[in-house]
Amino acid sequence: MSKPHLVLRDVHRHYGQGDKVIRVLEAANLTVQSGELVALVAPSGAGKSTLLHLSGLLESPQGGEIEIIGIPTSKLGDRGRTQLRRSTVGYVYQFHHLLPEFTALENVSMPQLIAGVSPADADKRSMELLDLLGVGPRASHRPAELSGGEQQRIAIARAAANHPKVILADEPTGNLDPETSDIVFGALANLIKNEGAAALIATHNHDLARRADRVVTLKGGLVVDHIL
Ligand SMILES: Nc1ncnc2c1ncn2[C@@H]1O[C@H](COP(=O)(O)OP(=O)(O)OP(=O)(O)O)[C@@H](O)[C@H]1O
Repeated sequence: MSKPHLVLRDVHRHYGQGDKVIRVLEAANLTVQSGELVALVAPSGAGKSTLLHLSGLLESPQGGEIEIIGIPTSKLGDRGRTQLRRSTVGYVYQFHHLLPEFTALENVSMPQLIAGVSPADADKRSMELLDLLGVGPRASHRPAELSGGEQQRIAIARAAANHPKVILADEPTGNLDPETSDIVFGALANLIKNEGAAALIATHNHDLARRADRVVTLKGGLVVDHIL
């Protein structure tokens, strides 16, 4: 059986010191398999962004282990973490952060070119992703010429460009109306299945969360299964 793409084992994360300490995660455990979409639903301040940042190696826990594609990360230095993050993790934010002066296609090709992919191969991969996400006909448009839902689907394509094993999304539809949210979430779910990535998606939208393979929440510093 293939190894899970993302594993958090007894992860601790707190902020501050002394009587001002905020214990966000205490012995948190989570496993996300290849092709599995896990929705993370929890109240504001519960630690959703913290969990995503830790999973994406943007922050380090004070205790526990985070494994990406079976590689333990607690003993990696900054360089090793950055390399592993760049080669295995794709991040989608609430706001797309697309580069305004570049077309949709160029925005998706950019991370591939930085990773050393040839321009022809990068454009081919970008077009495949844009088609998969239903925005192929918008490839030559700049972000300002696209709707919010289209911009977000381009951002998802960009996050998936370098074949990430783990896709992390922090409120990816938080800025969109319900109908557009539905389209964007569906496109993201389709992409995750197609690419066989492991996905952890924080969302306040329970209707969307129900479409995930599994829903989890944060309680008392633990990750627990959640029935909506
Ligand atoms: N760098 C930091 N320094 C101190 N406290 C922090 C830091 N980052 C997060 N926190 C605190 O940790 C807790 C969890 O924050 P986090 O942003 O992970 O929550 P969240 O569930 O994503 O919230 P929201 O839904 O509002 O974005 C909060 O109480 C927050 O104030």
